[in-house]
Amino acid sequence: MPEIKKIGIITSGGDAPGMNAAVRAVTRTAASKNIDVIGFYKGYAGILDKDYIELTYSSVGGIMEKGGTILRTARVPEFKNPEIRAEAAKNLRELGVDGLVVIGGEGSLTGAKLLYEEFNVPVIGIPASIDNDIPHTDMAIGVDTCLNTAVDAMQKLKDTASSHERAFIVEVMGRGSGYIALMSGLSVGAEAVIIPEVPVDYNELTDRIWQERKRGKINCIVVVAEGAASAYSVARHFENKIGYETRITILGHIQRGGSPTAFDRILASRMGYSAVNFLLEGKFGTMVALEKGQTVTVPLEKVLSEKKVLDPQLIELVNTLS
Ligand SMILES: Nc1ncnc2c1ncn2[C@@H]1O[C@H](COP(=O)(O)OP(=O)(O)OP(=O)(O)O)[C@@H](O)[C@H]1O
Ligand SMILES: O=P(O)(O)OC[C@H]1O[C@](O)(CO)[C@@H](O)[C@@H]1O
Ligand SMILES: [Mg+2]
Repeated sequence: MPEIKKIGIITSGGDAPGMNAAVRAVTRTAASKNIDVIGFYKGYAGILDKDYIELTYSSVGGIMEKGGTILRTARVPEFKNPEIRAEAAKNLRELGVDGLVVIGGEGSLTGAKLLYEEFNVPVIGIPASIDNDIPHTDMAIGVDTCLNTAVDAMQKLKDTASSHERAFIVEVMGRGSGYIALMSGLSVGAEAVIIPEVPVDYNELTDRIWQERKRGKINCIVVVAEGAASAYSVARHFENKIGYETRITILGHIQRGGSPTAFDRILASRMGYSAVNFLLEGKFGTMVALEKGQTVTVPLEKVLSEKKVLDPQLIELVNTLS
């Protein structure tokens, strides 16, 4: 078993509610084993700039319920350059970091995988991205909170939609994945969900909404994932064709903020705790995943060689119920 004396943590990519709970769990688990912990600021930028803070059992008190990330985060495009990654690996060695926990989405985990493969940095990843686009884990940290935020907003839009007999086109996040759109649409009983994974037939869709309107329906919620189309372009297809006056709402970055739900706090705590234990078992170059209710490790190589596919049964379910 490798001896680990100092663990470094970063939060990287888009922030996700629950990242703080993961930072707390890693720190406290490490502290319980007399391992020092440092948190680098702003993802990979903090490693490159040696900009970090020492984290202790007590310094991470009271952060679990906070949205965002106390370590802050960043997108650092230059990390795609191997010479820059070499600098990061050198800095980590100089600082005596013998275990690096990377908390972030699939982009951040790609950076972690390369640090491990190219420079033997002992990394472990924790999946955290509201997009839920990371393969081999049932859930990523932040997804549940994001969905609850989106559903809360849509439920309010449904109220005003009914009062005014209007249609709302609600654009949600998801650059490459329709997960947020599909699951929030399912949760509010949306009339349609437009996602990058499934081509949309606007003639069929507008006709269906028009028929429902004629039968007496008084509201219509259409959820669109940003990666599929913009709400404005969807609205252009709807103009004068669905029997409703239409309004557009882009939920935007409120989906990334807020105090994490109990689910995200628990998931982040479990994953943070497991990350330290897996590092101590020498399971470097892996990601902590939630599989059938258990935290397990999956090699980053395997995680990142695939694209997460939306469950076709869920798509069928939404189509059936809408
Ligand atoms: N191919 C890559 N090689 C090396 N580093 C990468 C690569 N892709 C991303 N990264 C690093 O990870 C950072 C975050 O990636 P990205 O912006 O894709 O977000 P993410 O981690 O996928 O999170 P989210 O999608 O939730 O916003 C990048 O800014 C970069 O520093
Ligand atoms: O505005 P930013 O921080 O670049 O992030 C936007 C992107 O990040 C994500 O929210 C994931 O965190 C994507 O769904 C979205 O496209
Ligand atoms: Mg991503």
